Amino acid sequence: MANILVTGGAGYIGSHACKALAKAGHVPIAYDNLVTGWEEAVRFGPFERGDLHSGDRLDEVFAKWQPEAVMHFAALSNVGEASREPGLYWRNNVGGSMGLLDAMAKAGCRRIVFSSTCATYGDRDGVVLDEQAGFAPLNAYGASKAAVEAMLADYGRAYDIAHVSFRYFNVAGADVDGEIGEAHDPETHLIPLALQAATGRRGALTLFGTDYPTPDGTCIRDYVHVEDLVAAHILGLDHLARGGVETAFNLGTGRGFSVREVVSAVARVTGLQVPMIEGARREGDAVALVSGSTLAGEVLGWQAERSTLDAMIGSAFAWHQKGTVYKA
Ligand SMILES: NC(=O)c1ccc[n+]([C@@H]2O[C@H](COP(=O)([O-])OP(=O)(O)OC[C@H]3O[C@@H](n4cnc5c(N)ncnc54)[C@H](O)[C@@H]3O)[C@@H](O)[C@H]2O)c1
Ligand SMILES: O=c1ccn([C@@H]2O[C@H](COP(=O)(O)OP(=O)(O)O[C@H]3O[C@H](CO)[C@H](O)[C@H](O)[C@H]3O)[C@@H](O)[C@H]2O)c(=O)[nH]1
Repeated sequence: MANILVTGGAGYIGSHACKALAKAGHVPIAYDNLVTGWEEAVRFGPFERGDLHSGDRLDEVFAKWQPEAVMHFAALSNVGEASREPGLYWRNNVGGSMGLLDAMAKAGCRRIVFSSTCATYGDRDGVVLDEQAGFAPLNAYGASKAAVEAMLADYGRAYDIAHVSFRYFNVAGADVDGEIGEAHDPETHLIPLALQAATGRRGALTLFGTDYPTPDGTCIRDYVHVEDLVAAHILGLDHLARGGVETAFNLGTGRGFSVREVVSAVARVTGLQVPMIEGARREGDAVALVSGSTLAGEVLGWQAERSTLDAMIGSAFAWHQKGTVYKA
């Protein structure tokens, strides 16, 4: 049983990580400034409100809880916004991570699991997206995550901080118990938006580009269930504890679905029509992002057990049916 500091613990993925950590016998301490998160999502351990940029607040929290490791989810992660306002992303994601690593170095905390992204790879037609593919981000969001991976290597060497970066593909779904889920406001992700359109909570879903060089003209993504994703993080902590040498892992299923395929699956799983209109491409979007790696399986023993479209959409739908508003 260990204290684990979870930055972004009030957010979508961070709150699921807190639940998984508590189930595994750890104490997850959520550190979050609530810029996009919800205090009501912090249910599985203590909440420490604070910003990554506040060194004093971080020092206080490290001194109070003496965490054995950090899971670092706190970031801004909206591709469209990152293309319009790159400074926000460099400041918050890169500057914020530097503040966190400085505080870790000061406190002698020596392990960190970091939320990276497949957006670091960019559009790489014909290149297998495994951990060796190299970075070519198309937007400031992907660039900010690639920069933090480089920062982790430098801080790791200087302060003996063991680190692992998980490069997520598209995360979807909700807690199987329906206790927590994705509740972004405004929402930008495809599956929750399609669910809101299907249930009349918003107007028609806009397909961002229907002229891409893919079989049906829409972008292809690799969707992974949030429960599978956070399970990998627990394995990542074990990997660090036993001195594992690998520092980056893709987390995806290796199977891609187009936007139209996802929307059809939402209609099938919910039994509802998804009203949609065809729109322009969204700036910063890659044509296709599908993992080409099995490293997490080989090294960590990780399997994406729940990551079918049906399970992801079904759990997200159950959560959406509850109203998607947190109640303490
Ligand atoms: N959702 C996905 O498909 C996806 C894919 C790849 C990577 N990621 C990464 O996973 C992580 C979590 O994503 P999410 O979907 O849960 O997002 P989220 O917005 O729900 O959660 C992020 C949390 O971080 C907090 N935060 C942001 N900046 C902060 C700061 N400066 N100080 C303190 N707290 C701060 C927010 O309030 C929020 O609670 C992010 O790092 C994101 O880049 C997500
Ligand atoms: O209203 C919408 C919303 C999305 N899409 C499309 O659906 C696909 C998935 O879009 P999301 O916004 O759900 O997810 P992204 O692929 O943009 O981004 C996700 O994956 C990225 C990596 O590609 C980042 O890591 C990011 O944090 C994470 O949200 C994209 O082709 C997008 O253009 C639409 O057509 N209409």
